[in-house]
Amino acid sequence: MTEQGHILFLPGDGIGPEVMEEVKRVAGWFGARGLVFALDEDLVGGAAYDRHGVPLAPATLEKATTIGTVMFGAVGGPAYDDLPFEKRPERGLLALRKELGLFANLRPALVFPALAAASALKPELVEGLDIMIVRELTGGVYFGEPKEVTSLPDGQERAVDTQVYTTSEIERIARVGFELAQKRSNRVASAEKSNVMKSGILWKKTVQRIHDTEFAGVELAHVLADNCAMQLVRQPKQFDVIVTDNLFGDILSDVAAMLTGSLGMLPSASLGAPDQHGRRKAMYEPVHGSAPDIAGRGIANPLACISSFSMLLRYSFERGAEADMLDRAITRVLDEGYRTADIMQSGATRVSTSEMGSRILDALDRLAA
Ligand SMILES: NC(=O)C1=CN([C@@H]2O[C@H](COP(=O)(O)OP(=O)(O)OC[C@H]3O[C@@H](n4cnc5c(N)ncnc54)[C@H](O)[C@@H]3O)[C@@H](O)[C@H]2O)C=CC1
Ligand SMILES: CC(C)CC(=O)C(=O)O
Ligand SMILES: [Mg+2]
Repeated sequence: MTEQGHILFLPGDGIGPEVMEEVKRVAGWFGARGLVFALDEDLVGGAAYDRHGVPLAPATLEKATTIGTVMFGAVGGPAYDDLPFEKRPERGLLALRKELGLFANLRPALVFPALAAASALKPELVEGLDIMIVRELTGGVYFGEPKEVTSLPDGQERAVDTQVYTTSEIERIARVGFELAQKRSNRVASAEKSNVMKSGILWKKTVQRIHDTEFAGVELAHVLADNCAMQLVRQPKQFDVIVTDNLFGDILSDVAAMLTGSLGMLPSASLGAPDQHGRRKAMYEPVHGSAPDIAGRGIANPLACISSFSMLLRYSFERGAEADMLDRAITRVLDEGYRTADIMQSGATRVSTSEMGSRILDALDRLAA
């Protein structure tokens, strides 16, 4: 059977491998029906450190670069918290993002009708919510130099992280936001801190210029990032696309996650720039981390990771029909009342990670019949 593409699975640590197992079953389901991918797998994060002494082995990075499409689980955990900074599992993830040039992180926050009551907010505030957070992913304070801790003569330590953005980094992420808004409801909110940060002033000015010169038909609002966090909780449906930097995007997307009911529901796609053939490197990962507090118990919600696979089908392989089908399977399973512990509601049926995977496969069977 002809392979339609090649995917590298990097399950990582904690609940990463648990939720990825369910994605592999979904990939197998599509494979049995003709959508066959060549599949590779490797270690990343703490698992890679245990084997190789580094969170991302050079051979793994090479594989990710050559294959170009990565399904990532999650990394990190208390066992690795005291490692030297560069050996920490999270550095493996950051290196992948940087080395693959994945500057655009799309984090949709969608409230499924069946889960409106599982949100931390009142159902009427979140019913029908559909936000797309567009987070800049390879610049800003997570990567800026200097990034160091030095010792001061008085015995104190001094830690420095550098928030830095260039015009072109802001321009390209702004374009991603505006282009997405044109396919949605034509509204962009750009979040920064132009009241206190130089990088915020450049961000606001650049986004405004890209708007005025290339996307004048899109409605643009500038919002201070702290106010944006507050507005997301106060009146989330005022937003459609939110474009923001690396740090603010990290925080705002965790806030948005709770609007949807659980961090276990939020997928993401991290995309690079298209090459001359229009192909872009990409990595798909749930927004959540390795959840050490529940790891190993088989209770993690695999839906964020499964939804990330749906984004992979859509964005890397132009398989919109199959992605739609998978999204419908998720909606159906939730409508039928199946819930992992994090989204459990009274009257619903509580299921484990693998049972949730089985329910998704069953819904796919019924949708395909
Ligand atoms: N992309 C990644 O690999 C990320 C890794 N991390 C790392 O993960 C470790 C834990 O970080 P935390 O701050 O605790 O964030 P976390 O996202 O791992 O967990 C936060 C809370 O959400 C719950 N949760 C997360 N995903 C869930 C799921 N699929 N189903 C059910 N409940 C879920 C957890 O049980 C926990 O109570 C740290 O080492 C951190 O650096 C954190 C965020 C992203
Ligand atoms: C490097 C990650 C652990 C940062 C993060 O929380 C995220 O990207 O969501
Ligand atoms: Mg985060």
